[in-house]
Amino acid sequence: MLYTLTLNPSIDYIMHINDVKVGETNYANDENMLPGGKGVNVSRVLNQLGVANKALGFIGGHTGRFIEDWLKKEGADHDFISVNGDTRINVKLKGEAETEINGKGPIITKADSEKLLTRVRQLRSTDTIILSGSKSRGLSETFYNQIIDICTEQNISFVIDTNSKELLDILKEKPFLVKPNQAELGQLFNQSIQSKEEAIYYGKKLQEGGAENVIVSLGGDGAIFIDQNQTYLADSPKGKVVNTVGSGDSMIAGFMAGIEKGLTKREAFKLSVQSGSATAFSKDLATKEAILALNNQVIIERVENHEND
Ligand SMILES: Nc1ncnc2c1ncn2[C@@H]1O[C@H](COP(=O)(O)OP(=O)(O)OP(=O)(O)O)[C@@H](O)[C@H]1O
Ligand SMILES: O=P(O)(O)OC[C@@]1(O)O[C@H](CO)[C@@H](O)[C@@H]1O
Repeated sequence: MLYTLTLNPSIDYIMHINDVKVGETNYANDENMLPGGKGVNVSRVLNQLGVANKALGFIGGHTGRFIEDWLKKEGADHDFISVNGDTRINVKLKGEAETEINGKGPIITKADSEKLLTRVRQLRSTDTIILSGSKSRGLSETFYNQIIDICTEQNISFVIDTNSKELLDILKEKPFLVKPNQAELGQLFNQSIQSKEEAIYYGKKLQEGGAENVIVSLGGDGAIFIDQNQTYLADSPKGKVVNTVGSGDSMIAGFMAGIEKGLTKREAFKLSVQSGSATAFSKDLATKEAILALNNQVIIERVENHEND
């Protein structure tokens, strides 16, 4: 069974606006409110793809109820820990450029963080947990490490999507998948990555450091997949970009859905790119239909075979 963990979920308040003028009253052309937070997004896309999963994390107040109600309506399973304080609202301004203002979210007490660790201890060695997004206030800096220690002790497979440097340290615990985007990969190695060759070079370092599978997402330029044996490259399908929020999370969902369904890694990577782009072309996260509609538009090219390295 797959689990997602979102320590700091959100309502994503998406406002479409031509031009934001700082210091003035601006009016949106269109707006919508969606449940958000990286793990919540992964869960919703897994659900679209028909893969059983449960969303874990901390949720609070009327904003938290909005997320729970939405997931319930969609039939997405969840088991959040209720906390005092309101789940945050993240404002996403979609204009010429995309500007995001993410809230802080509630402060998590020691008692609630213990409840979550207890919940993770109940997972089994056949389970995989997808750890995504920033940590809430009140949690220790090493909270992900504490969860990963439980995973290691209990032989639970984990995926981690965090942009902090702690990722380099976590590699030795052998995450099943890591998915930095181009900028995040550069930040990990204090480099500015300018080409696919450079992205492959640094992506391989994550694989060599311990990650079983590495996807480097390159926005509109596609993505790279690296494991011990192969390096694959995919171009992004072409389409009208509506809202890229959650496209990286959709990629994780697509890859993990493919693995759960017994696809090859090459096919799972293809589904990952389809899922990311289908979300970029949608107002909300991608639906199954939108993902499958891109089936003929993603070509996977094998750029390296390192079986004999
Ligand atoms: N302009 C685009 N055109 C087509 N596909 C896109 C575009 N932007 C993003 N995508 C799709 O989404 C995937 C993830 O994009 P990106 O590299 O921006 O990830 P990310 O930064 O983790 O995303 P986010 O943080 O917005 O969820 C890409 O690999 C691609 O499949
Ligand atoms: O503040 P974090 O946890 O890093 O990111 C939160 C967030 O920006 O990530 C998702 C998109 O990936 C959004 O749904 C959400 O608002």
